[in-house]
Amino acid sequence: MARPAVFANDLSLRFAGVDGGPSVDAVRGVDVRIAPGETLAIIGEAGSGKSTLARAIAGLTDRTIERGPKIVGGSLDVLGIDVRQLRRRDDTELGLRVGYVPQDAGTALDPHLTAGENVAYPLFQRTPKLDRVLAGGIVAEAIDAMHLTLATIPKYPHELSRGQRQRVAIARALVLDPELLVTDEATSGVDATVRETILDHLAEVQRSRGFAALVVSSELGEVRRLTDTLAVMHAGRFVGYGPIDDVLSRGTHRYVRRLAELSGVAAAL
Ligand SMILES: Nc1ncnc2c1ncn2[C@@H]1O[C@H](COP(=O)(O)OP(=O)(O)OP(=O)(O)O)[C@@H](O)[C@H]1O
Repeated sequence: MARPAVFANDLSLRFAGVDGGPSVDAVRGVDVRIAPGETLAIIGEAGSGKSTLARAIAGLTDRTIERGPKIVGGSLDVLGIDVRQLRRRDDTELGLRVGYVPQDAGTALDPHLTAGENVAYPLFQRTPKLDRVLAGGIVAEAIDAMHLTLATIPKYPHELSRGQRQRVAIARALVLDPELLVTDEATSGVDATVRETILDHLAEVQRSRGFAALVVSSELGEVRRLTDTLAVMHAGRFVGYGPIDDVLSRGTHRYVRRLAELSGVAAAL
């Protein structure tokens, strides 16, 4: 069996307290397994630990970023790399192999760079002397894969709509052909029709390139467009994991039951 793209075993993540305040146990003993080419969606209410888990899986921990979450229990292996052992040097390697679309990614684009320059940024980070014409071709392809017109390329982020900015951010995360894509509410704040288009483009690119993906979402309808494997998070723990309809019909936790009710799935019990 192929080695999983993501393998977490009994993983716990903690934020250190600020100014002597209490620490926060954001993720408590979760198990995750994502095979190459597979997509896992995580759903859960605000503050349940989804973003913290996504960041750690993208290799962003206290060892690699300021105020990152610390692995305080269990193990986390991403693309064969032990995330507990990351040093900045290794993080660069993981950073080049994992595409990460953080929450509000559109607003995280560099405002002083055009959309095209934002997308090209990781290319030049990997290969500083990359031929500019070659880079331009790769950027145009990445922009096109998200169904943005090429007229988007010379525009600055403030000249684009929120949905266009999100798509530029996704194009940037995909430009290095990652083996794993991690997205955190990639379509939040984007209106419903644009959101569906973005998700469909993402699903299409994922199918054609076959990378593994972890998708954080707060909407079941959105999740179903991308995958049929779901983890439900509540207060830092998983309270459901598996095929969406099994999770919803068999789950006993009240948050899972509520999700099932909202989505019209009846309990199998
Ligand atoms: N940098 C940080 N420092 C300290 N605590 C944090 C930090 N980031 C998140 N937390 C805390 O960790 C817990 C989990 O937060 P997290 O952002 O992972 O949840 P979430 O499920 O992604 O929520 P949302 O859907 O609102 O983004 C919360 O209690 C939150 O307050």
